[in-house]
Amino acid sequence: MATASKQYEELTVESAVALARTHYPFPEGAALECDEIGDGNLNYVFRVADPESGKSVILKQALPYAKVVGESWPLTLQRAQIEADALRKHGEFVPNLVPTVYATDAVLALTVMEDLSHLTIAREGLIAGKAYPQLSTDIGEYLARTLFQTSDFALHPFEKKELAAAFSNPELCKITEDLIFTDPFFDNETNDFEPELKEAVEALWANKALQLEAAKLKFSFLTEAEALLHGDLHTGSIFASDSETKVIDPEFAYYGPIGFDVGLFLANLIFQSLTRNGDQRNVVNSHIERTWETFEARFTDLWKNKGIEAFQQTDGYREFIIEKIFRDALGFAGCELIRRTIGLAHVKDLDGIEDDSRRIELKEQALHLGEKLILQRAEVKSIYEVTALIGEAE
Ligand SMILES: Nc1ncnc2c1ncn2[C@@H]1O[C@H](COP(=O)(O)OP(=O)(O)O)[C@@H](O)[C@H]1O
Ligand SMILES: CSC[C@H]1O[C@H](OP(=O)(O)O)[C@H](O)[C@@H]1O
Repeated sequence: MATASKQYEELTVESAVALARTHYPFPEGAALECDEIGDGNLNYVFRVADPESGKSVILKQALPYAKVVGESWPLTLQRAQIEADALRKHGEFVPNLVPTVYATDAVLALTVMEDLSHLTIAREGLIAGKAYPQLSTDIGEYLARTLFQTSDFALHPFEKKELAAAFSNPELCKITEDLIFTDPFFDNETNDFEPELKEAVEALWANKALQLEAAKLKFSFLTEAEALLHGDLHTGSIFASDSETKVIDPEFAYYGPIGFDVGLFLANLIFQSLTRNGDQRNVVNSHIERTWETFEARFTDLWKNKGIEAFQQTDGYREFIIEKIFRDALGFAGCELIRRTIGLAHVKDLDGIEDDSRRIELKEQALHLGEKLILQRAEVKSIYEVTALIGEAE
């Protein structure tokens, strides 16, 4: 007699509670409460809590399509496993900066993980004016440790290539290849922008030099398997408080160019910086500068103390690599600034500005800054020149 095999089904509040009891040690008979709290573009997120004991857990489930678009955009369920595996792999190097994964279920495309609801999503907090004093030091550490430790500078080439194969993530990479590196540079139907931006956008589409540099950056993303990236490191993928930082949502993880994670984070800080003035802007600009300073210092330290590369001591090699990462990061930051302004997926930092003329003005600044970072990435010599460029964007 054939036994019925388990099949994928979308979770409901009821089935989430039942699964939470199986995968998490709630007190027996606890009266569990459950809400779907997902606000991202792709997945369901259920929070299951026992008010009496104060215990709680998160169940994240991938849908067989992109939630933001609907069933017309099918998407692999495999991304749930990639995300859980990336959280665990990165957790080996920065256990304090990622949530603990308690369990996974490949058939249900489910990850059961630590509830971080005592923290706030950094994008929301920054928009509300929070300073998050630890944010850039923690993310600089996260970037250096996760990226160095999964690269050829730290791993035996067999282990690195095994990991690169395990984290092959073609469908999610294709989204990035389209939405970050292609569609915003052409008159594509996925783009989404206010009519007031038409002139600026048409100028961008007509800029041949920009297209060539975007093509080069896309080629880097397609071909340079340098380290296990988070793959979508924006401020909406970071939980924070004054003393704690946790990076979530690495479902776009794959082996790619190190500068991509660095650049995406910097770009999302740049959006926030553009919305602020005076001392408030300086708070964010200090985060931009400290992210790079911390990344560079920790990467250097790891290079010297954990590096296995035969050319590790060769004069100028470390400087060459760090300079490449910096240059790539600026280019990728430029692409993120452009795509989050006129592409399919926007950021609340700008879209949330109700005053139309102010919003359009800041979006134009974001576009110009994005173009500058892409075109001038070889000439910009330090992170302080980047923060200076933000001031010049006005
Ligand atoms: N570990 C967690 N603890 C608490 N809330 C979470 C956790 N993971 C996700 N969330 C909530 O769910 C939202 C969407 O999660 P996210 O992983 O970004 O989903 P998506 O992949 O759809 O973008 C987050 O903005 C956050 O509010
Ligand atoms: C159709 S996916 C669009 C966009 O959404 C992802 O972000 P998130 O899951 O964090 O909301 C990613 O940035 C994709 O480019």
